[in-house]
Amino acid sequence: MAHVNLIEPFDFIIFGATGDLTMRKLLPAFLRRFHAGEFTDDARLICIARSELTVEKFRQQVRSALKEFASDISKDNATLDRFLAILSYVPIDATQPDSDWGPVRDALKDQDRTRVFYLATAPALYAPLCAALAEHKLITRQSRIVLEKPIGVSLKTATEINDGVGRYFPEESIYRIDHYLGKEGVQNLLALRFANPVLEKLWCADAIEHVQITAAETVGVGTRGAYYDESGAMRDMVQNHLLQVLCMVAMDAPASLSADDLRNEKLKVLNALRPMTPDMVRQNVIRGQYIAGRIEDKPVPGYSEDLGHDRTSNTETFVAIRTKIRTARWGNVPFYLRTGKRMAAKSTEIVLQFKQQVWPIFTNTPSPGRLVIRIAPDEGLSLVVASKDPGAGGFRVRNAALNMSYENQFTIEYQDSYERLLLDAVRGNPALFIRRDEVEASWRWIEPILDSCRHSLSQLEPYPAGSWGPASTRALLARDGAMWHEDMLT
Ligand SMILES: NC(=O)C1=CN([C@@H]2O[C@H](COP(=O)(O)OP(=O)(O)OC[C@H]3O[C@@H](n4cnc5c(N)ncnc54)[C@H](OP(=O)(O)O)[C@@H]3O)[C@@H](O)[C@H]2O)C=CC1
Ligand SMILES: O=C1O[C@H](COP(=O)(O)O)[C@@H](O)[C@H](O)[C@H]1O
Repeated sequence: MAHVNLIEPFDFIIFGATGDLTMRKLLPAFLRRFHAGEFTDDARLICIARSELTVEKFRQQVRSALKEFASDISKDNATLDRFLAILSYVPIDATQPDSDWGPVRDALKDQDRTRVFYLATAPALYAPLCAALAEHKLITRQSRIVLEKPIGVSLKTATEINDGVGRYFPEESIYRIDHYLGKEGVQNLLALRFANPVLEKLWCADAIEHVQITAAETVGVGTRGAYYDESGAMRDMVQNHLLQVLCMVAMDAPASLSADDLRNEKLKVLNALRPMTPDMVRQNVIRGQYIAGRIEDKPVPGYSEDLGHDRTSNTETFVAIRTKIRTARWGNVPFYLRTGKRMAAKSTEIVLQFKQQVWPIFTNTPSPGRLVIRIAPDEGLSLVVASKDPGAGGFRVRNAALNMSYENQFTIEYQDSYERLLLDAVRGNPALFIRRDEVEASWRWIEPILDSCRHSLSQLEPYPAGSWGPASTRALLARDGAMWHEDMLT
């Protein structure tokens, strides 16, 4: 049984409690940690949304969501019932001044408890919600606020949100969540790099030819079409998740694992990203949109059909970007970022492609080795190295992989990154959350790309569902003499 650190009783207030994120991710994550014994029945989860529901009706909805999204653990009916008893529900329209906040005030009588407000609503509500919390005197010294992504849709809107929330909460109490930072494989980058001097010595332009960061999904936009069509892959995935992973891959060693030391190093990477002029966007950014195709041998509709619109949309469901990081460590090394919906496989991974040997002495030369860091599925590592082909008959060299899978090697403690992050917010550990200046630096780099795309400098290319994106994605790497991981033989 994994060791658990019991958390003191706390109050956790979720705004947006009837929404997709709460039902699919937040409450299943809480149930798992409750089941693991990380907190007890004294904790309170106060759930808020506009829908006029009784607490019984709300708990019924949660029960069926948990049966679906935590199907293993919710079989334990006794634990499930105890967990549901911790939940209360208050119907409030957070934007209406005449809403009755009385039940929330009553539920939050204990001023000394840790209090976490979690905003799982549209980001436009973040600042008004904070103002309402202040007006109703609900913000205590023990209060923190968690903000879901996206923080804005541009630098300007992100700054407005940060200012709006910052009026009521000090920066150290603001937890901007990026669930990719809660993934084991992403955190393991710290251990892999900074606890293995041998790897860290190779982690630079001297040894690395290029770096690929991929977050490919087989799912489409599902029920989130209205949000997604406004957002697109660039805002939904690149501005936050991919750039955070890039920071963890490219940053220098922090002085310590403290939140600010980590964030300072990540910020340096964001500030060192080569800015994109419109010309560079044309040459280094591919945008695609899925059309009908097949996934796991079943036909799936295209993006327009998924949206149910009769108009065409100019929103990208796929992005590939070639960029560089202007630091002594990385010099001229290309970083390729790629994400898309309805792709050939669910695969979140980082590939560090090593350089070719300078003076080949063998009659055959396999492609240079690489390190593959699998974040999902099947978290683990593969180090591809050249090896002598065993047996007689000449000296031939071929690649072979050293594999490590987390599942075989360790007991995995957190199944979903929200499990760790929610409880980090309760414990007051902000290391895996994003600081204001990081969010704004990300927008500063992305915005010129979005502007150029809006002016159609990067055309939207169709790709069949179930593929690896538009055909031109290969050419983006081919011009550096490189290829995407799935095209490599071994
Ligand atoms: N879903 C996901 O997978 C992810 C979502 N996010 C982010 O999380 C946030 C929520 O997303 P998601 O759950 O998908 O969105 P949904 O649209 O499914 O849910 C929004 C929630 O907000 C509530 N709400 C809306 N207006 C008000 C209001 N005026 N006062 C109080 N409650 C209100 C809605 O309930 P009601 O209608 O009953 O009021 C509902 O519970 C967004 O910022 C999104 O970008 C981030 C990563 C992934
Ligand atoms: O934040 C988001 O992430 C998911 C992908 O997350 P993953 O953990 O399954 O890789 C993505 O589907 C969603 O569109 C986006 O908002």
